[in-house]
Amino acid sequence: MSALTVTCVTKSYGSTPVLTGVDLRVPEGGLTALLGPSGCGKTTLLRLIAGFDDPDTGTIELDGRLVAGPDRSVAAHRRHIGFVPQEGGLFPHLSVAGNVAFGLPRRQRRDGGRVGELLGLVGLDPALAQRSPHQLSGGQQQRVALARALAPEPSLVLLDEPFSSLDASLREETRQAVVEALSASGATAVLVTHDQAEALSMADEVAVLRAGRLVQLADPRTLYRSPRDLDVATFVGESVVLDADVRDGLAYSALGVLPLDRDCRDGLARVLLRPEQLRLGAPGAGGPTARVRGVDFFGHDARVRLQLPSGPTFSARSEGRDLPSAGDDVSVTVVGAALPFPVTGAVPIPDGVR
Ligand SMILES: Nc1ncnc2c1ncn2[C@@H]1O[C@H](COP(=O)(O)OP(=O)(O)OP(=O)(O)O)[C@@H](O)[C@H]1O
Repeated sequence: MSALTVTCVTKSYGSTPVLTGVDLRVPEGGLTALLGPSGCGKTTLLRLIAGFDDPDTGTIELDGRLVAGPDRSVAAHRRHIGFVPQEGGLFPHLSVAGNVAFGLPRRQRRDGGRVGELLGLVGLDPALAQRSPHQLSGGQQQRVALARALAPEPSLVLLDEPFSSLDASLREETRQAVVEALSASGATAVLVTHDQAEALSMADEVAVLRAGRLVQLADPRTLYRSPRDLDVATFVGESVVLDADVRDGLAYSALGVLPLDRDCRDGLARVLLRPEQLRLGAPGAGGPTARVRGVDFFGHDARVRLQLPSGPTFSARSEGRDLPSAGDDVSVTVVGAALPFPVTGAVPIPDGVR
C-alpha cells in the first residue's frame, strides 16, 4: 500500500499557478525525494501534504485515509506526520533530551530509555542528552530534529532541505545517518531538495518537479540513465548533448558513430552521453581530437573541459592521475551507448555539443 497518495493536486497563489495536476505515490517504508529547481513548487507540495495549507483541487491520502480533498482538511497536528525543517527548529530552551521527548506521546515522556534509543537510532551518543541545542554542531542538531520527528512513530516524515545549512563534509555524514535512521525505523519519508546528488544518493525514488508539474518519478538509476527529456537529463547530472543524424539504429555525431540504447526513428536527434562515458587518450589513439580548454580538479577525479575544432564544447570526467593540461590535444572515444531524443519538426541544429 502507498503510505502517501497525492492525486491531481493543483494550487495557485492569486492568479499564479504553483502546482498543476500533481500525482505522487510514496510506497510504505520508502524515501522519495522531491527534486527541482528553486521556485518549482517543492515546498508548496510539502506544505500541502503536511496540512499547513490546502490544495485548490485534488486529494491527499495518508495510509489510505483522505486528509485533504473536496470538503475535507484534516488539521496538521492530526495527520500523524513528522517534520524536519531546514535548520532543525529545535527548541533552544530545552535540552536534547527535552527536544526528543517533546515528540513522544505524553505517557512516554519520562522514559529516558526511549530518548536514548532514539538518539542511538540517529547515530548520536546518548551522553549528549543533557546538552543544549547551541552546544551541538549543525549536523547533530539535524539528527536531534529527526529523532524528535521519529519519536511518535509517524505515518510519514517530511524533510525540508534538511542539509542545506551544513558544510560539505558534515552534509555527507549527516545524510548517511538520516538514511540509516529512516531505514531502521521503517519510516516512510519525503525529502525536499534541489541538490541532484543528494536526491540520487539518498532516495529510493526521485520525483522531478518542473514549473509546478511532476515530470518524472523514477528510481535514481532509471532517472540518471533514462531521463524523460533533455531538461531532466541535464538537471539530474552533467550531460554531453550532441546533435546527431540517426540512421538504422546508429547516431552519426561529432564524437563518431554511436550505438543507441533505445529505439529511435531515423532523422535528426539529440543524443545524451554522460561525461564519465568519454575516454581521453593521446591524439590519434582513436576518435576525434579535441583541445583541452581547462581542467577542474576534484581529487578523486577531474572535469576536463574540451572543444572540438569545429567549435562545440563539452566536458569529460577523468580519473585524477595523468590528467591533460589546458592547451593539450586529446583524442576522445565514447564508451557505451547514447540515449536518443528525436528532434521533431524543422528545428535548426544549434550548438552541436554541450
Ligand atoms: N504564500 C505564497 N504566496 C504567494 N506565492 C507563493 C507563496 N508560497 C510560494 N509562492 C510562490 O510559489 C512558487 C513555488 O514556491 P515554492 O517555495 O514551493 O518553491 P520551491 O521549489 O520550494 O523553491 P525553493 O527551492 O527556492 O524553496 C514560487 O514562485 C513562490 O514565489
